[in-house]
Amino acid sequence: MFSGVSFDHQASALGIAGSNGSGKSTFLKCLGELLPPSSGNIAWEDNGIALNKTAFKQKLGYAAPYVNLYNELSCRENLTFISKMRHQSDSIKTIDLWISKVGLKHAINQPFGKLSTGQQQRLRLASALFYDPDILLLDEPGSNLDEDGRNLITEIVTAFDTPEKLIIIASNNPDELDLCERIFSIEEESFVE
Ligand SMILES: Nc1ncnc2c1ncn2[C@@H]1O[C@H](COP(=O)(O)OP(=O)(O)OP(=O)(O)O)[C@@H](O)[C@H]1O
Repeated sequence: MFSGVSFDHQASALGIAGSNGSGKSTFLKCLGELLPPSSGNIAWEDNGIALNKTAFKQKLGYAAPYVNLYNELSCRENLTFISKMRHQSDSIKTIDLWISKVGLKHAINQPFGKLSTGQQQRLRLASALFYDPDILLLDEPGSNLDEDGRNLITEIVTAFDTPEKLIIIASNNPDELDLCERIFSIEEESFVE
């Protein structure tokens, strides 16, 4: 696994590359504060001001195949539940818009557990994006997606890649890494030129 990784990154899309088992997901989990690093620390700043955990979580969107939604709840109910947990009042209109954006309008009232794996991945993307986060962490965003779904990833990354926002993608898919301005190799523990 990785050790001694140290770098600064500011706005623009960052890719985390590495072969299977190299530690991309583990690294992303550490960045997203889902997992504490066994040593060292990760500091998030906004305009030079340190972000505490609560402020960071408010700004964070995280989508990954291992982030589970509730099987029994419908697409709309899952997003409404997240909105409530975040103490936000995202309108049903915004929630429905994102469900449509990821191509699940027809499945809006279907339980998450009854969706196909690709449809579940689409809902995970919507669940990370509908509340307009400033920081987006995506782990293998194209997993199980068809061509239309992969185009959706390109659209999402392009729209998110602005000076005010930050997107980090862990992937071993060259097409996904090509969307990033900088690529950090977890195996080489350095940026790939
Ligand atoms: N919960 C865990 N407990 C113990 N070891 C783990 C755990 N999760 C992952 N690992 C180990 O950490 C290493 C890195 O796993 P990780 O999932 O971060 O790799 P990855 O680069 O994302 O792989 P992939 O491309 O296959 O998704 C692997 O050797 C894996 O076995």
